[in-house]
Amino acid sequence: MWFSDLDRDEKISQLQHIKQLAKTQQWPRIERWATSILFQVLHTNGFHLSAILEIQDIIDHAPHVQQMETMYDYPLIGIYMDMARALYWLGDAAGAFEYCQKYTNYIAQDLQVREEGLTCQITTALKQKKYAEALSLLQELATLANSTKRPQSRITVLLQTALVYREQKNFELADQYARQALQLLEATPAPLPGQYYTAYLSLTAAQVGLQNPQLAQMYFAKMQQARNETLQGLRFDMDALLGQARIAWLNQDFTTAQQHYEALIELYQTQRSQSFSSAHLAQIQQQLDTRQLAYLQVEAKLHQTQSEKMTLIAIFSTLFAMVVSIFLWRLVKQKKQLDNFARIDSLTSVNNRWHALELIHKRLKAMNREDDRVCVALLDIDNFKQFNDSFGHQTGDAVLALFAKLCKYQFRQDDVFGRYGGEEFVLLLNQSSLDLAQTKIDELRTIIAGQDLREHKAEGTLRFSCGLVEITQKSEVSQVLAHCDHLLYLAKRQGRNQTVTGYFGQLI
Ligand SMILES: Nc1nc2c(ncn2[C@@H]2O[C@H](COP(=O)(O)OP(=O)(O)OP(=O)(O)O)[C@@H](O)[C@H]2O)c(=O)[nH]1
Repeated sequence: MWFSDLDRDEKISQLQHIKQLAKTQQWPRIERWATSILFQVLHTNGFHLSAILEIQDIIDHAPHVQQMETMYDYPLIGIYMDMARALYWLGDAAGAFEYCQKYTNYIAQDLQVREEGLTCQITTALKQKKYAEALSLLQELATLANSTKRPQSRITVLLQTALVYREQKNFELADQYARQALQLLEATPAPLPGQYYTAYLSLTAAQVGLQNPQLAQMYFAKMQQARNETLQGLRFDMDALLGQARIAWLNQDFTTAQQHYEALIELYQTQRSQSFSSAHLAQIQQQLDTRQLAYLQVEAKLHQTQSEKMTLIAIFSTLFAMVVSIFLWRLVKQKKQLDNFARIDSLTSVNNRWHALELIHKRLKAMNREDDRVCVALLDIDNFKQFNDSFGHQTGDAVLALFAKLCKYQFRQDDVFGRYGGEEFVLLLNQSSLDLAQTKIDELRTIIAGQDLREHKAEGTLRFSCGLVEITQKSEVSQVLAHCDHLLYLAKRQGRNQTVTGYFGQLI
């Protein structure tokens, strides 16, 4: 079973299991890694309080970092932003603001971090209706954007300005600023994730405020188109339902509006009840501090009254005002770095075994067209032990890293290459026949054999053996690899430095 195939609850329980195991074995990095992914799954699915409890477990021994770029862990600064996001969604904007502030000031010299922190502070100040504070923070953000001169920063400023005006119900100005953001976005080759979505969300909300259903509908459609695979989860579903409800209301289609509101209330209640119940009750009782207890009391009260429905509708108007800014941090930074941590082999900087196999598994599962074909190979460095024995383990490491680097450059973006273990590597060549794959591997063989190893404090010629198969139908990765392994064994037995090929599905 593959992690990506698991359903939500199974994912959560597997991750909790890994976390627990890592804790008992005293593997702190793995424990933090599992916690970080666990946070993400819990938070995306609306289990905010559970998410907080998970990170509280590790907050005391979370490492400090001085530079975001060197972050390969789940450090305190990442935890600050995650706490802010979860508290915000629990409705504790004041608590969220505190964590945004800690984030802003954590690495003073990193302007991008400051920018993200300020964005977070503005959003949480607005939620508390502290408009003067939000405006002064906006000023600070604008000054920062002028100094960095990054168009993405300028876009963030425009989007935050639109948000400030929208919250103050000045829809004309909100519309103007969101339009400017959109213009700049269209001229920017690499906008931040979520910026298009936020711009269209702002424009939709502004047009709803200006009572203009046609334009609102048009922007709403674009906002939905801008939702890519990273903008998924309850909060975005709620944005969509609220947008539809508001537009239907403007069109005086009250029945549809009511249906959307009801669906929204259901979703909202699910997420509120999930945020404090679920499988965590026992844990919650042990770990609650007074602040969390206060949440529970508020939640319980909310659930009691029927008149709650009206309250909820009122709450939604602020929910809709939410921007993705808080979300950006993980997307831009932590997602990249933590994913790397989980996916990249630290010695060779190529995909690790699990990630490579997961990618290959997905590709093999997706084989469906008649002419679809891929090749999978196992590559094993020949007589690698000699490098270690003659020049030491460190030199062996350097040779391994060199081998991986040369392979990585040789293959295309949509191919998959990863370290299978030790001095063995796994490869998938996308849309490739056996002949083409053979040619590529021969070219690689020439390049690798031509390397001067003296630069790496070693001597000799780097060679490898390879077992290569072509696949034309949906297949199980384990069976494909067993076939490759057998061919690799033949290549070694026949004298090494060669590729032995086969067609998957034919008798070995
Ligand atoms: N330096 C270093 N060596 C490693 C690493 N992983 C595995 N090895 C070494 O790779 C060597 C593999 O040896 P063998 O399995 O005998 O294979 P080989 O010497 O490559 O011989 P053939 O595969 O038969 O051509 C062992 O000495 C391992 O210690 C690593 O991460 N770093």
